[in-house]
Amino acid sequence: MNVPGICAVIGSGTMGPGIAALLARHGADVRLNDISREALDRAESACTAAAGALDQLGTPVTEGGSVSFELDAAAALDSAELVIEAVPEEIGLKRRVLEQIEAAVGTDVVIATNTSGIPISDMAAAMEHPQRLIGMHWSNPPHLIPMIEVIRGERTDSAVETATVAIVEALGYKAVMEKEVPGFVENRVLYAIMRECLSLLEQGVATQEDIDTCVKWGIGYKLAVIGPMRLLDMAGLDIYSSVSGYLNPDLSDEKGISPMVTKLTEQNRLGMKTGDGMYPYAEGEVAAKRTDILRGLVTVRKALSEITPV
Ligand SMILES: NC(=O)C1=CN([C@@H]2O[C@H](COP(=O)(O)OP(=O)(O)OC[C@H]3O[C@@H](n4cnc5c(N)ncnc54)[C@H](O)[C@@H]3O)[C@@H](O)[C@H]2O)C=CC1
Ligand SMILES: Cc1ncc(C=O)c(C(=O)O)c1O
Repeated sequence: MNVPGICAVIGSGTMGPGIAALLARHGADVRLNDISREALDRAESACTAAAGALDQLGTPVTEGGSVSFELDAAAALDSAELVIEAVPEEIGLKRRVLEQIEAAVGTDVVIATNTSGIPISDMAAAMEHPQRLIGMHWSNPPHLIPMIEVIRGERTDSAVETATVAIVEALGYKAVMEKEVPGFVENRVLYAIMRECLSLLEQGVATQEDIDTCVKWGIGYKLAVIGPMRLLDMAGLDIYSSVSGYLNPDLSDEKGISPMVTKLTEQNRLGMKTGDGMYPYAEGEVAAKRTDILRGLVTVRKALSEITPV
């Protein structure tokens, strides 16, 4: 299975451009759609930056690929063989967009949603042909993180899952097939980590910088090589039993949103997108941080790929 010749990506914000750039790298004619002209204008430079990162990674170019930027959804969806939805994480909006997509493509076209964790069945409920909706959860940045969670809804055809896994693998990525639980695997683990880190920050146990240093070098570095299940065997399940016995009851069980994040959000301090969030950013610092992050991800992926082929 190759990457489909004509793909449409609906939603061109944080995720859409990187997804489009990777599909185009593999030879697809990609139509990137958004309701915002400004978003599409930003997307052009985002796609160029993503292509540059893929150059640094040494990802081969399959001839014939392209990205076009379409304000007209019908034009974006015309003759599409694969549609990836990447609009904001709001189920009502996603259902409306899925309805629009369904009306514009053939019943055999795979429709994938990049939802971070809304159960696929919940999104498919309003669809005329729910059997072709599948979860295709990319990780940010999508052109660099070579793992995509593939999640079936209750009514998703197995052939759609098979086709989606084949596309993921044709992109040179790992497909992780999962049952649909809210947040799937990646975000349940990530949000458990973030919940505990925010709790530690709110308690004054450590600063943002020290929490990031501890997690990057004590956990991220190790888990990139070992994986948590293997680490259990390495540490010893007896050790895990001893420690979790007293530690699990003490971990954060916050069921709501972190009070600190709520306060920052109310102040429109959203992070890099507003120049202030968990960290303040001086003039030009966001662009510099983004460049450093992309360079770091490329370097680490190259090193990791030498010991853990994607
Ligand atoms: N930001 C992240 O780190 C990740 C996000 N996701 C998921 O991907 C999806 C998109 O997330 P982001 O790219 O971060 O969102 P975003 O808010 O950055 O971008 C969404 C884009 O969709 C556009 N849009 C809104 N309504 C639309 C419509 N009816 N038709 C076409 N475009 C429309 C908006 O103008 C915006 O440009 C969400 O479901 C999110 O949970 C998944 C993985 C990572
Ligand atoms: C904070 C956060 N939330 C969701 C996702 C993915 O769905 C990510 C990510 O991919 O990195 C994230 O950082």
